[in-house]
Amino acid sequence: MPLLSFNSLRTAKAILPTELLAYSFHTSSSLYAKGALKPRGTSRTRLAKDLKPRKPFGPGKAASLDVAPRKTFQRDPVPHSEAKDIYGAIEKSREFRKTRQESRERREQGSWRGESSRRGSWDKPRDGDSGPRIPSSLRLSPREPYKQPRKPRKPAVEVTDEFSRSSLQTVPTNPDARFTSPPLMEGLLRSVNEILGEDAAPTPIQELSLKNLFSRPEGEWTQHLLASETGSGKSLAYMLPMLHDLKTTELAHGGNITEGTPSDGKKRLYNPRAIVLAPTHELSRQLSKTAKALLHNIKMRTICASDANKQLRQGLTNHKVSAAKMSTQYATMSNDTSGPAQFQDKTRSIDVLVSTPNKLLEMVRGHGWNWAPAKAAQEGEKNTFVVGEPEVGLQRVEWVVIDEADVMFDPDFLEETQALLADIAAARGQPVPAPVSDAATPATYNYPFNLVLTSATIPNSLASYLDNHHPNLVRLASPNLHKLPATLKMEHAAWTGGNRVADIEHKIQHIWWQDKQSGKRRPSKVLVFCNKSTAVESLGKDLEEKGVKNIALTSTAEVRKKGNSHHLSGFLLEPLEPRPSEANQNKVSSKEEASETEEEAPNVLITTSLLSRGLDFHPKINNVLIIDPPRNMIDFLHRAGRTGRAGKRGTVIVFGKAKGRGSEVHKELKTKVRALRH
Ligand SMILES: Nc1ncnc2c1ncn2[C@@H]1O[C@H](COP(=O)(O)OP(=O)(O)OP(=O)(O)O)[C@@H](O)[C@H]1O
Repeated sequence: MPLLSFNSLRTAKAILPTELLAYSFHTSSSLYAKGALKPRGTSRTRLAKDLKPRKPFGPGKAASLDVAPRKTFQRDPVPHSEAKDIYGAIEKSREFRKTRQESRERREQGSWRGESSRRGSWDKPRDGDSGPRIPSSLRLSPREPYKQPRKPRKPAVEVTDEFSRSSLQTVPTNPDARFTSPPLMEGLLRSVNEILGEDAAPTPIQELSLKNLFSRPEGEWTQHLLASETGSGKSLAYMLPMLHDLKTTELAHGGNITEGTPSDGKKRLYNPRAIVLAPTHELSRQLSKTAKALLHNIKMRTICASDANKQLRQGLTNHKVSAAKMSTQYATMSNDTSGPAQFQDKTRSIDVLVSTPNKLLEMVRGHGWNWAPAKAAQEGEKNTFVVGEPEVGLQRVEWVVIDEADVMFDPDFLEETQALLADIAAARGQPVPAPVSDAATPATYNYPFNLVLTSATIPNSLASYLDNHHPNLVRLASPNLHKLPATLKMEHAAWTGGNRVADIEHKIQHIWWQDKQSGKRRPSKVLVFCNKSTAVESLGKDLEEKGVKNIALTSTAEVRKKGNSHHLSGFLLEPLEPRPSEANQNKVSSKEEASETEEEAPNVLITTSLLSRGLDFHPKINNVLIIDPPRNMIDFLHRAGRTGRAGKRGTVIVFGKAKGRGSEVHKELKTKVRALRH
């Protein structure tokens, strides 16, 4: 036990011999260390003990500890004066509350202030009001309720600067609308039911066309634009009124409309009554097949004049094809439904001609028409180049459809499209002014035939072209124009940073693994879009090496030169192929399964935007992979629109960098894609 507590050390020092004091101190310290004693005293004194160097211990050496004199605790003086002020303030506030209460009571009793304030007449108290007047300088305007300051809104993503919706007419959709006869003629209705099924209902753009294009004023030519999202049935929207009108006119002429003679007096091989122009051979063939499927009940004829994708315009080769040879060529790919086509038989006429503008111009003006001047300049006086005989007469043309109008009026195609339209107008005896690019007032075109333009996207350039040159054009648009189809699912896939081919292969394998998990008996078809032909070719090769069979299709691919679309079979939907229902859209018929297994048909198609326009891909293409960032949102809409067509489901997977340099492009794309959703 310590003899003295540390607190009383100063007192003890005064009365005890030094040795005893030192001993007692030492004893108590060691006992503390052993934990036998609990430390006593304040923390301050304990701290002093720990910090002070211990004095050498031994007889004769007294511990002299300097302990700082303890300060007596002094409470801070109470700020009475301030406290008074505070109390005063409280008092004041009580008084204030009291006054306020009184004034409220007065107001409730209808005294001066309440009455007048309720009437909003603070300045002019009523007669008899006895309350004090408040000088106007002190009056406060009635307090505005507090509003949380609004966060400045993020500006909407400017995808709209690429598109135009100016003066487009839409129609509210009618769920009860059906294809009926009338307005459709019996035969056409039967064909529609064969293609789409008995219960098919018109899509919004078809509703618009049924309403507007069937009721054409007698003897007047009309101009229409049909604009609606991808896969919304624009082909039927223009074909039905066009074919109906052609057949009605034919019947009105006793079933025989003369071929007519062109102004130069020379007969032509083909004298179509309707022309459908499309930007690619593949689309031309598909549209021609659709027309064929619609026409076979009403016995009219159609032909696709889009022959092999020959490299005709690559050089000034002396490439001469006789008319007879060309006829044979066309015969092989004719869609004439009333028996095998015999185009050598010049008495037979056609009703609908589907073509690319280049090919048609060649047939209208003669093969090699565009080479002739250059060839003449090259050969001088010895010029032996002979332009081919024109084969298509335009004097009977009553309808012209320009599919994918935004492409056909863009600088790549504009010249040829305009030249064709002008040729048709001239052949029908009403020439239109030649286009002048820098004319002060743009020429307006009123053609002597019905003109229909269709597109899933209306870029501003097309809108202003139409404003300038086609002021009378009626613009019909579906409510979801410039939106992604609602059935389309968007996914963003990040490059892992290493081998991109491995990432793509992994994604494709994952899709097929999911197919297996969901019970599909065959892997689904996948469509891959790249920006450049070189990328298509190298990806095709790399995937092939990894065991993924594919078709890599570029504009110059050999298979395209065959003049048919067999290389796309299995990927494109044939017009009369039974449409799979939503429930079984991924199932395959046993026949299809057997045949495709035998062939081991590739399930991946790699291409550029070449195949992004208009082609009706099979609903079993559930996945579209967009490998390179699309050049603009118009391009994106068309690529994405190859799946999720006609209300079927589809997924678009966009690859991009998730972080680091270059990731902004993908982020921007993501934001823009979000703006295209419903
Ligand atoms: N009313 C309808 N009901 C169900 N399916 C339809 C209907 N009309 C058309 N279809 C089908 O929808 C698919 C897409 O049609 P189409 O190719 O005409 O679309 P589109 O609007 O021209 O597309 P894109 O803009 O891509 O060219 C076709 O398979 C067609 O048979």
